[in-house]
Order: sequence, then structure tokens, then C-alpha cells
Amino acid sequence: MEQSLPVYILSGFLGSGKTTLLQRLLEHWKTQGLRPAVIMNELGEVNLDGLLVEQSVPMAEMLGGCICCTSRGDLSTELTTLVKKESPDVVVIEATGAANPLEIVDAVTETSLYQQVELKGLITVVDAAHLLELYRSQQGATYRLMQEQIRCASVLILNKTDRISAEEAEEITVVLRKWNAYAEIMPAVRCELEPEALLGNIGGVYSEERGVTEENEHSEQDGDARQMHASHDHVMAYTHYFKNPVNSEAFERFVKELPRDVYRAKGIVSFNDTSSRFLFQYAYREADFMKITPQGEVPDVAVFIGEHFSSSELRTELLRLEKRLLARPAAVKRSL
Ligand SMILES: Nc1nc2c(ncn2[C@@H]2O[C@H](COP(=O)(O)OP(=O)(O)OP(=O)(O)O)[C@@H](O)[C@H]2O)c(=O)[nH]1
Repeated sequence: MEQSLPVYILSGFLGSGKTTLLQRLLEHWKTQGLRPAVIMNELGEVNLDGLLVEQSVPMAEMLGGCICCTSRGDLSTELTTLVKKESPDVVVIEATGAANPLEIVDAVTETSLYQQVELKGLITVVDAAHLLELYRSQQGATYRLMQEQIRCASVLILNKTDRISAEEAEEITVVLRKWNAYAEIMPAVRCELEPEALLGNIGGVYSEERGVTEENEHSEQDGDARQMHASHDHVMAYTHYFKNPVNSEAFERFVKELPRDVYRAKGIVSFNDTSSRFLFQYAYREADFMKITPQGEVPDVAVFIGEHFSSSELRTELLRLEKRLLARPAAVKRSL
């Protein structure tokens, strides 16, 4: 019988480190002489993560919605098309950080009914500091979604351990074990793990039944988790296209002062006080700027993802930074 094509799903909350891991895995397979392909899903209208992946890697993009609800049916079609067109040796599906992974598992297993594809496992990347904070407050839709992503993982990467103490790492490991009794837990900084060890630790995907029959769980939480996919359309994205470069300091300040309801932002910006363009990343209140020379035509753009934030306020602020709006009345007064 023809060998089936291994498929991995990368799950994890927004900004936890999925793309960082994806880059490592792609590098690993390429050094082994394999041909990996990627399906990327973004809530925004542009695929900024795709810029971080080498151009030679075949990639299917599903933009402007979350695989697990708005475009779930499409995933199976995308996967089939990618396999036929590119004949890869391995496929990775990176879902939006807001996706319920069980829906993606469904789509992949559906594809395997008529294609030689085999779901190898579901890797969930956890932002250690973010989860710790949510665990301590024990509420909110984000918390329940993270819980769900952790429950159905076949391997768990406890990432960003540089942002927590050793005691906190122990505390959060106990939580992970409580929610998922089966998956190997691998602590990491920037997902720096031996790919062989990581892939070797994948022991299959857990079904929903297995997740919810876990002894330590409360039935109330299970109900919440099951409702999650239906209710996560509260997650919203605003995509802003820049027409003008902005001042670097003012923009950094703007990113630092983003409302708390914006939990992820990324984009490409040109500054009027530096010569290169920058890729910026913002996840769980930490910002990162990296010089970048994108291949091909890439606009200056920023994507903001969060819950119930005012996109018009962000837009106004950004237009002001771009000098496409008049200065605030207060500022005018001061200058008189
Ligand atoms: N401090 C710290 N930052 C990290 C670590 N791993 C990744 N990051 C940073 O976190 C940000 C988000 O990382 P990504 O790999 O893009 O996260 P993601 O899960 O792909 O994000 P989305 O696709 O938006 O959901 C980037 O600025 C990374 O450089 C880590 O271990 N420690």
C-alpha cells in the first residue's frame, strides 16, 4: 500500500510561538531532504507569518477567518489541492490561535477518507506566563479556549519559560498535567527543542471523549469548553493598511499602550526616521521589532486581534500617526 502523508496540526493561543516552532520544524525536515508544505490560517486579511517562512516551502493560505468555524469546510479542500499540486512529504497546518483544534482534527480526518493522509498529531504551544495569569484568575473565554487546546494535544510545548520563575514553571506543569494526563510536556524558550525528540513524543491525537472523561475535570468546565467553538466569534481582527510611514518612537508607544483587549498584533511598518522596514510582533503585552526586507510586493500593514476592542479608535490613532488625520484639538490648543 502507498505510504500515507503525515499531517501535523500546530495549535496554541495567539502569540504563543507556533510560527517560531514551524520555522524550526521546516528547517529540520529540509535538512533531512524532505519536502514540507504548510497550510496557514490567519484571522487578518494578510499572512504576515508567511513572510517568516522560506519562499521555497509550498504554502496554502486561508485568510480573513478562523479555520475552525467560518471556513472549516474549506480546509479539507485546501489540503487535498495542496497534496495534489505539490506532492509534499509532510504537511503542517498552523491554525489561528483562536481556533478550536478539534474542528481541525475533524477536517483532516475527513480528508483522510478520500486521500492518503494521516493525522500524526497535534502539537500545542503554550505561552507559560499567559496561561499562568489566566489560571490564577480562572475565567474568560480565552482561558477556556487555552484549556481546550491543551486537552486535545498529543504533545505540549511549555514555551516562553524565560518569562516565568522555576517555581511558576512547576506550578503550571501541574496544571497542564491535570488537563491532559497523556501528552508529553516539553518546556522551552523560543520553542528550542530537538525536533526528533519533539516528533518522537507525539503519540496520536486524543479524541474529545478521552479529553472529557479525564478524572480531574469538572463537568461544568467541560460544558464551557464544548461551547467554546460556538462562542469564539467574539474574537475580532482589524487590519490596517498604511499609506504613509510613521514615527518609530510614536509607533512603539502606540503598541505599548494598546488596550488590554487587543491580545495580539503584528505587521510591517515603514518609519519616517529609519531607512529599513520592520516586522513588529506584539503578544501578551510584549513587543518585538525586527528589520525585514520582504520578498515581492508587501504592503505596510498591521493586524490587531482581540476581543471587543474598538477598531475605530485604533484606526483613528493609526491615521493620526500617519498624519492622515488632523491633530487632536488639545494639541492644537497647546500650539497656539
Ligand atoms: N520571551 C519570549 N518570546 C517568545 C518566545 N517564543 C516566541 N516568542 C515571541 O513571541 C511572539 C509571537 O511568536 P509567534 O511564533 O509568532 O507566535 P504565534 O503563535 O505564531 O502567533 P499567531 O500566529 O499570531 O497566533 C514573537 O515576537 C516571538 O519572537 C519565548 O520563548 N520567549
